Amino acid sequence: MNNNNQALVSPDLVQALDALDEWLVVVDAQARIVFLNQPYAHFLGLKRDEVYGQPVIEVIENTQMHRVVETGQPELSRLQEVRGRHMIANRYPIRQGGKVVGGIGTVLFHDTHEWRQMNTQIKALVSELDFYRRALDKEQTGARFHLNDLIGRSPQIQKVNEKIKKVAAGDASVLIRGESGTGKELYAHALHLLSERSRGPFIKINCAAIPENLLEAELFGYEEGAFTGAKKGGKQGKFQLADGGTLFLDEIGDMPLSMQAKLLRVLQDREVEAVGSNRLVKVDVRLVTATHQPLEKRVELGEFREDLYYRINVVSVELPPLRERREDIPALAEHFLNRLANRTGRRAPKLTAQALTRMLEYAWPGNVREMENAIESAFYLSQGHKISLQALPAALMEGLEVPEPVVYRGTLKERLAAAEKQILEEALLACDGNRLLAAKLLGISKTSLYDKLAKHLLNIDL
Ligand SMILES: Nc1ncnc2c1ncn2[C@@H]1O[C@H](COP(=O)(O)OP(=O)(O)OP(=O)(O)O)[C@@H](O)[C@H]1O
Repeated sequence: MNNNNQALVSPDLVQALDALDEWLVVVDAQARIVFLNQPYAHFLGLKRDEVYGQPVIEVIENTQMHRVVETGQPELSRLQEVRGRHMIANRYPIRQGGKVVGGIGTVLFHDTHEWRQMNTQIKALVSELDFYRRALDKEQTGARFHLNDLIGRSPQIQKVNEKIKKVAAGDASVLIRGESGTGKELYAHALHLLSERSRGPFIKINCAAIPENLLEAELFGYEEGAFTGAKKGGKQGKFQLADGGTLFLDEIGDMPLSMQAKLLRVLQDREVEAVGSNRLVKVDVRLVTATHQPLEKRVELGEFREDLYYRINVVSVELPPLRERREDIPALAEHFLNRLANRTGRRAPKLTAQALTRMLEYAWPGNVREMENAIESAFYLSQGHKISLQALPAALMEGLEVPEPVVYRGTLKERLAAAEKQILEEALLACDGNRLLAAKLLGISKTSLYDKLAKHLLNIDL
């Protein structure tokens, strides 16, 4: 398609398209803007002449026009957020002789008042959806991550994967160890999904997040009236919920000693007694635990029961910190960027070589979780297709001198003149101010040298 909007849209047609209530954008085969109607330019706060020829992705937030041109597939009634407003967009490819030569996108809205009302409703719906999504994530009881979903092919991770595959079958208790953020919970999911219990429930509880006085009721459940504030009808404990499946006790190293004794009894007898009840109920649960604590040390200090330590640690899987498997960093970064791109509808940006180098050098004390957060903040701070070193969080910059972004000062003519002046000065210095010699050195005539000296107001007499 012709890149010149004058040829594409005649003045009469421009007038007609500017009169529309709908907002309209047309792009060429390279997804560069060739036409924007006036109402859309006004909403975007742009002078349309200034954006013609620019990639649409750099001009319109969350646009998908580039995808339509790439895939040749129309996108209808898509929600698009621009400048804080939710709008409905239709996007179509433009074909010539079967070939996609561009795309046309429209944004639909009604009168401003109606639109505002609709926008408020959509905003409320989106935030409600977000609320339930988060609540569901928190309450999520099933296992969601398979071994194949876990990123990392370093030799250290391959070893972990092999071990997980080996121990998954059978009922041995598995203790997953590793620094915070190394992926212990993800591996617990994967272990469950590989086990014979994969069709059963996967129940998780974080022992560090629950106050000591509530932990027992959470683990073993309670009867109605067991304590003030107890729910009518009582509540099942995580052990009962995990019956036939896997119970994942996260941060087991933080479990108080009194609870450790109760847990040990349940593991030995394979039956639980709800708080306020005197009935023992049989449970068939496979136990997977995780901790970042040095458990042996805690046993020595008398803070963790030795008998419980042996019972949970039948098989131990050690997850290496990220700094010991740096070769996984590029793949993890790409994975997180693609996921963010999918969620937001933006094209996934790439890390610049400098940013990636820094990520490869950094120690990542918070491991994969810290990296995930770093990528997320850099994603939202960057607008184009690249994530630069400067967009990375401050922690990664400590002890690093960040180079100033290159700024071009002056026009080509001015910069050439400055370079010429410097060359003349150097030549004169090298020849002790002898102009004849300097002209020879520079391969120009004496007259030409004099002209140039006059031009640069140089009068060096050494
Ligand atoms: N191999 C991996 N592939 C993809 N994402 C990963 C991987 N490992 C960890 N993550 C991500 O890193 C974050 C931390 O993982 P997870 O919660 O499993 O770590 P953890 O070791 O259990 O942390 P903590 O000890 O703090 O509970 C999660 O958001 C997870 O999605």
